[in-house]
Order: sequence, then structure tokens, then C-alpha cells
Amino acid sequence: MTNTQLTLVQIDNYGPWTVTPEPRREMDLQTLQSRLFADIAQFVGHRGGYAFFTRFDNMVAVTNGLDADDHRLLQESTGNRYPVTVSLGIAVDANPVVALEQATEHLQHAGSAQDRERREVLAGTPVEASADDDVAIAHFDVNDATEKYTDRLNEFDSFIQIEQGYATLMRHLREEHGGLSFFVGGDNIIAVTPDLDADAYRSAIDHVEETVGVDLKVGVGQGETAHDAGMAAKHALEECRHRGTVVEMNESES
Ligand SMILES: Nc1nc2c(ncn2[C@@H]2O[C@H](COP(=O)(O)OP(=O)(O)OP(=O)(O)O)[C@@H](O)[C@H]2O)c(=O)[nH]1
Repeated sequence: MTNTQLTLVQIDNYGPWTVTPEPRREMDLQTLQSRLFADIAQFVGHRGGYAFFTRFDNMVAVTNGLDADDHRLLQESTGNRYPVTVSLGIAVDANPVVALEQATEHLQHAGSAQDRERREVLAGTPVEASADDDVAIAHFDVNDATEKYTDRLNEFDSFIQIEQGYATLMRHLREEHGGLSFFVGGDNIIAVTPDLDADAYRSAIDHVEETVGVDLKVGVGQGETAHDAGMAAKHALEECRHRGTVVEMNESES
């Protein structure tokens, strides 16, 4: 059974900082945000986790394999190298959205995202023992996106199609199962999910096709960390390509 550890990363008091002493150049903010995400992705990734940029001022990471000291080091290193600091809320649950809700509550109880006094909060308890099915990752991909969109439409119209598919899928998995889906570039969506069977994925894919006409396939993997589960999912997705199937489940990868 899954036991997903999620960390909410929130930049402290970022809104006021972006306009103090006057509005800062937008491309400077974009550079800061994308570099901070890159550093967090690298830090978490080197320890077997996955990080997702979501809204950039708030990011979500799957941190099975990272303990409290790792989280403290991430905060220290960020504070040393950036003009902003980050607060971290950690929680663990079989259902990803429940874990994220608890991680979020830890930070909300410590104060507002725009509270000048609330800085570098570290709240919540990482998982004690691990198992090889703690994390489930579903890696979705749009069928023939290159032929249908990239090679035929302008980039904006391709983007609309992909984003429509993403919006429909993210809502469906969130509402039906508590799964959290993240757009990761190109035509790819990675979802952190609870234990779901192939039928649940098939009906999610059918729902997206019926609602917005975007065809998806998915590889699903489980593992001790997001990296292990994600690699198993990528191999399962390759199986979909070989077999022409829309769902492949790959239970574990060591
Ligand atoms: N983040 C991420 N992006 C990927 C990955 N594989 C492919 N992409 C992105 O997806 C785009 C399209 O590649 P594919 O999905 O292989 O192409 P396709 O035309 O949809 O072909 P099929 O998936 O075989 O139907 C690429 O340009 C990349 O941006 C991956 O493993 N991770």
C-alpha cells in the first residue's frame, strides 16, 4: 500500500518581495523562480525524490527517502544562495491529496505565506520505515502529439490542446482518487497516485478523450522512492508503445 511523503515548498513572503521597494523586472523574477525550481529538483532528485514546479512560489515534492536533516539542509542552502527563504511542510499518507492537505496545514498554522515573521518553518514528520510500494507514479503521455499537434499547429494552438487534456485529467484524478497530476513539459503529465487498478486509469483516459478529445496513454509504477516508481512507470509507458495499449502497470522496480 502506498505511503506517500509529500513536502510543500513555499517561498516566504514572496509577494511583497516582488514589489519591494518597487515592482521588480518580470524576467528577473522568472529567472529566480526557474533557478530555484532547478536547484530544488536537483537536490530532491539526487535523493530519489521528485519535485514539481506547480505555481513556482509554491512547489510540491515527493520526498520519500529524505529525512528532516535533508529538509533542513535544503532550507539552509537556499537561504545562503537566494534573496528569498523557503518554508517546508511535510506529511505522509496513503492518499497523496491527504498528505498534501496535512503538509499545507503545517505551514498555514505557522502563519500566512505573506507574514514577514514566518520564515524557514520546518514542520511535519518524515516517514520512519520504508517499503518498496510506498510511492505510485503514473506517467501519462499524449498519443502522437508530434504528428497531431506539434507538426501541424502553431505552438500556441498545440499548447491549448495539451493544457486542455492536462486540466481535465488533473481534475478527474484529484476528485475521483486524490491523485495529484503535474505537467512536466512536452505532452507529459506525471501523477502521484494512491493504489489504483488498471480500470481506474482506463476510465480516466476515457474521460479525458470524451471531454476534450485528447488521447492519452499511461505507464504506472511503484517503488520505495519517486525515482524508483517513476522509472518503473517510464518502462511501462514504453510497453504501451510496443504493444499499442493505453495502460500498462509495472508493479515494482528496485
Ligand atoms: N518530461 C518528460 N517529457 C518527455 C518525456 N518523453 C517525451 N517527452 C516530451 O514529449 C514530447 C513528445 O514526445 P513523444 O511523447 O515521444 O512523442 P509523440 O509524438 O507523442 O509520440 P508517442 O508518445 O509515441 O505517441 C517531447 O518533445 C518531450 O518534450 C519524458 O520522459 N519526460
